[in-house]
Amino acid sequence: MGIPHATTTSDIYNGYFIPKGVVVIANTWAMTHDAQKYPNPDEFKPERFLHEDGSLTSDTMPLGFGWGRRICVGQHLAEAALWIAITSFLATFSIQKILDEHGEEIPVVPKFSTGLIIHPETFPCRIVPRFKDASVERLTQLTGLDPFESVT
Ligand code: HEM
Repeated sequence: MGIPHATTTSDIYNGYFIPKGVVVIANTWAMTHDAQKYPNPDEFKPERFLHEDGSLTSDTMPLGFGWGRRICVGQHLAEAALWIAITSFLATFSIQKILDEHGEEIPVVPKFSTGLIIHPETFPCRIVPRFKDASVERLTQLTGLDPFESVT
């Protein structure tokens, strides 16, 4: 859900009267689970946000950062930092299912926490290096980026 805000004046929105001084919470969950816009919304399908050529669609509105005057001022830093962290990790490691005693993969049953901010529950997995000498040095060599170099 969004961060709670209070109204400073009364307003009418979509025919609903919203009095002054009440708490308003944006229902981010409902927006991101709108099945008309996102068929099978619980399915992990990052390609929903990609054109066929792999470029991003314009529908990547960052709902998690709020809206309007109080929108998160750190969103670009946060997105860039997450991009660097996640792509570096995935370039180096592959996240795989754990194996049973016969070497068969055990399926992951996705579960989520509840509350104002929800996140996936922890689940067992294997983090496997993608190549033998997976290291910061090797990653630097592969990407041409030095993770310890300051970004200007
Ligand atoms: C993934 C990481 C982040 C998420 C999901 C996030 C999310 C949010 C949300 C939901 C709000 C409230 C918006 C509202 O009131 O409607 C907020 C506000 C804020 N965020 Fe972030 N944030 C993140 C990272 C950051 C970072 C890295 C910084 C600073 C470098 C930052 C600085 C702030 C500040 C200063 C506000 C208050 C803005 C204001 O009230 O005017 N955030 N953030």
